[in-house]
Amino acid sequence: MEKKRGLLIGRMQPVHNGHIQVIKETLKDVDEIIIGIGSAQLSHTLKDPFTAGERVMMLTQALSENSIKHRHYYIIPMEDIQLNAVWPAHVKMMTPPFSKVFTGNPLVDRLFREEGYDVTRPPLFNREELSGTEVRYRMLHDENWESLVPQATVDIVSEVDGIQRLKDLSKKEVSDLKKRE
Ligand SMILES: Nc1ncnc2c1ncn2[C@@H]1O[C@H](COP(=O)(O)OP(=O)(O)OP(=O)(O)O)[C@@H](O)[C@H]1O
Ligand SMILES: NC(=O)c1ccc[n+]([C@@H]2O[C@H](COP(=O)(O)O)[C@@H](O)[C@H]2O)c1
Repeated sequence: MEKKRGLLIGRMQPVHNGHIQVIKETLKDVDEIIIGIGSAQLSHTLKDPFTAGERVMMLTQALSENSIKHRHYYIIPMEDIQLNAVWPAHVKMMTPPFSKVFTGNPLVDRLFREEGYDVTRPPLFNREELSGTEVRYRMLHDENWESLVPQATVDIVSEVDGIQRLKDLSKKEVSDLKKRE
């Protein structure tokens, strides 16, 4: 029987518990989920601190921690392109065939819907706390971020000295702003 595949794409800066929950939910609907690591070319900024490789590690280990089997997912880093209108074709070229798209991002929703895909907006879990923005804020301000992410993210952030990276980036961005004053 033909497999039903879905796409979920996100920057995952970093991987948090909301991502794991939504992956588990989508796997109730499809046989295989293609997880696109978005803006793969970006790293070392306050909004996008981690490299695509680091995000792949976080996700692979987090899925294993959650006993999600390899046969149920693909993890594919995706670089951004300048042309929104052809972006779905670019994504299609880089992934196994899929029929459904899961996204909370209105632009992603719009672009795939215009190409005729079945697009679903999965529910957001505990969005007050489970967002990359909140996790990065807490990392910078020495607040409890560890409870919002899988153990894999904690381990990899420690391995790559991620908290210090964010703090150094924050000093750099403040000093860049001061230069403009
Ligand atoms: N709390 C959540 N519950 C369910 N799904 C989520 C949650 N957070 C993110 N997602 C899903 O993951 C996709 C991509 O997430 P993304 O990496 O942009 O996370 P984010 O937390 O919104 O990041 P940021 O705050 O850095 O913009 C979203 O489109 C959404 O479908
Ligand atoms: N033209 C493009 O390259 C294009 C268009 C829409 C979304 N995207 C990417 O899709 C991802 C969507 O994820 P977020 O919901 O985390 O923003 C982002 O990495 C975003 O840059 C890229």
